[in-house]
Amino acid sequence: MSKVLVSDSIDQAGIDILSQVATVDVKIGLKPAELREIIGEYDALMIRSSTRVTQEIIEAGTQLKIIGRAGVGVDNVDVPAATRRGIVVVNSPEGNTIAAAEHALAMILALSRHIPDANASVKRGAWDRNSFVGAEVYKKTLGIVGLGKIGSHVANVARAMGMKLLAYDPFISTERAEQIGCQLVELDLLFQQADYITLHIPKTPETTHLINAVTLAKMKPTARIVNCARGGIIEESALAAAIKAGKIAGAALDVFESEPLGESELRSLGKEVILTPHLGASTAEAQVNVAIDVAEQIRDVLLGLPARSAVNIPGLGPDVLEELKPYMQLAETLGNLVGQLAGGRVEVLNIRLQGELATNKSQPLVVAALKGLLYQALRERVNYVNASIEAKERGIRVIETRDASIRDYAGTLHLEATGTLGTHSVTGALLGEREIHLTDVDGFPINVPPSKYMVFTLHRDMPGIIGKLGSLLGSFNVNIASMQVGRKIVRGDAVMALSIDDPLPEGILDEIIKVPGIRDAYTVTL
Ligand SMILES: NC(=O)C1=CN([C@@H]2O[C@H](COP(=O)(O)OP(=O)(O)OC[C@H]3O[C@@H](n4cnc5c(N)ncnc54)[C@H](O)[C@@H]3O)[C@@H](O)[C@H]2O)C=CC1
Ligand SMILES: O=C(O)C(=O)COP(=O)(O)O
Repeated sequence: MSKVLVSDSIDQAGIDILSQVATVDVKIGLKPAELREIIGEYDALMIRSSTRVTQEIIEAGTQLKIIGRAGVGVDNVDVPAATRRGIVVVNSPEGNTIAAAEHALAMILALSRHIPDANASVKRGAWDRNSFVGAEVYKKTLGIVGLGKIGSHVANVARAMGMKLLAYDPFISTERAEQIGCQLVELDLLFQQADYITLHIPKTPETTHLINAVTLAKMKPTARIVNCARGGIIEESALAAAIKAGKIAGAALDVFESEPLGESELRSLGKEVILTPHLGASTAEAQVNVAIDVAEQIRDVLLGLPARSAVNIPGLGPDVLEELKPYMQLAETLGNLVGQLAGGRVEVLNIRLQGELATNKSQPLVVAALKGLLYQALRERVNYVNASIEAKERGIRVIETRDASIRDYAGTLHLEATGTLGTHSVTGALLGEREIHLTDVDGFPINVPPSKYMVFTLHRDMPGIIGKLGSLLGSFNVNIASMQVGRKIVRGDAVMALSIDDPLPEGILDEIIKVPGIRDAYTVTL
C-alpha cells in the first residue's frame, strides 16, 4: 500500500479520501531535518504553506510521486527540482478563492473602522468613542493589483459597496476588466489615485518588493494597503517607515517576508496597522474544499490516473489526456522504437504531427514521444513531468512540424531521430479508434501492429532471403509471430519487420547480419 505524509494541518475530509488508497501519517510541525529523515518512506506529501519542500527534501524523497499543496501558492515548493525528479506538483486553484477575497475585504473594512483596536479597547474596559473615527469606503477608489480569481471576487464585492475600481494586471484584457467593472490602468496611476490598494498577485521575481520606498512615495498620504497575497511583495521595512512618516495612512497584512513573523517594527505600530497570521484561506469551507480537491488528485495519481490541477505538467489535464490517450500510446511507442533503432545518443528528434494531430492541442504527444525516446536511458525514472526537461538537459534538439493535410489515416505521427550512429525514422497511426500501427520504417511503407519483441532488417529485396532468415531464427528456437516486408521498388532496398514471441537471444543479431543480402538488423523491445 502507498504511504502519504501529511505535514501541515489538513481537513479530515482530505485524510479520509487518502485513506481509501494509502496509509496516511499526519505529522505536523516537523523540522526540516526531521522531514528529510523520513520523507524517503513516502509516495506522496500533502502540505499547506508551512512546510518548505526544498530541493534537499525532494532529493531525499526517493519514492515521491506527487506533492499536493492544499491551497493556491506553491512558492514553498521547489517546483523545478520536483519536475526534474518527475514528481507531479498539484494545487487547488479555486478552493480558497472566496476565503482569501473575503479576508482582504474584511481587512479593508477593519482598517477603515479601526475594528481590532476599538475592540481591544472595549475589552480593556474603556469606552473611547473619539479615537476610532473611521473613513467610509463608499465612493473611494480601490486599486486592485492582480485581477485573477481572488482579485476579481474582491472587485465584485467592492463594486457592490460603491467603490470605484482601478486594476493593474498586464496579463488580462481590457474587456475582461470592464466585465467586472474595473478600469485597467498602469501601476503608477493606480498608486497615485487609489485610496485602498489590495494585492492579489503571485510572488515572482517581478513582484518581489513591488511595494518599496519608491512606490510607497507615489501613494496618497491617505492611502491604505492590504496584502493577503504573498509576503515579500511588500518590503516590510519600507512600509513601516512610510507609515511612521505619515506617507501613507495604514496597512493590513496577512502574509510576511518571513513566516511565522519574527521581531518586526510592524508589531509596534498602532491602529493604522493590522496583522493576521496568514489566515486568508482559513475558513471551514475553504479548508474542506482544498483538502478534498488535493486529496482526490493524490489518490488519482497513486492509482496511476492523471491529476486535474498539476502545476508542472502544462496541458495534460484529464480531458485532454482522455481524448489523446490512444495517440499518447502511439507517440510513446514510436519514441521508444526510433530511440532503439537510432541506438547511441540522439541529438535531434524531428516530430511531424499530421492530419488531425496538427493542432496545438496535440502538444502532449511531443512529451509522450520524448518519454518513449528516453525510456531506454532512464527506464521508470522518465515520465510526462520530466521528459521535456530530461531531453533538454541531454541536449536533444526537438523540431516539431505540423501538417494538417490528411493522407491515408485521420492522424499520423512521424518521428525521425538523428544520433551519433545515424538517422532512423518511424511513422505510425491508429487503425479504428485505438489500434496502433506502424506504417513506415526508415521510409519503407509497412503495416504492422508493434509487438513487445521485434526484429527489423534492412536488406535487398531478392528471392530466398525471407526463407533464410526464417530458418536461421528457427535453428535458434525463435518463434516468429508475424512478418512483413516493405519495399519501394521491386528488387530494391527493403525493410522487414518481424514480431517474435521472446527476446532475441544474445549473439543472433550478428548471425542475421551475416545472411547475404541483409545489410543491417535491429532488435527492439517495446
Ligand atoms: N493569504 C492567503 O491565505 C492566500 C493567499 N493566496 C495568494 O493570493 C494570490 C492570488 O491568488 P489567485 O487570485 O488565486 O491567483 P490567480 O492566478 O487567479 O491570479 C493572479 C493574477 O495576478 C496576475 N499577475 C501575475 N503577475 C503579475 C504582475 N507582475 N503584475 C500584476 N498582475 C500580475 C495574473 O495575471 C493573474 O490574473 C496568490 O499569490 C496566492 O498564493 C491565495 C489563497 C489564500
Ligand atoms: O493558498 C494559498 O496560497 C495560501 O496562502 C493559503 O495558505 P495556507 O494553506 O492557509 O497555509
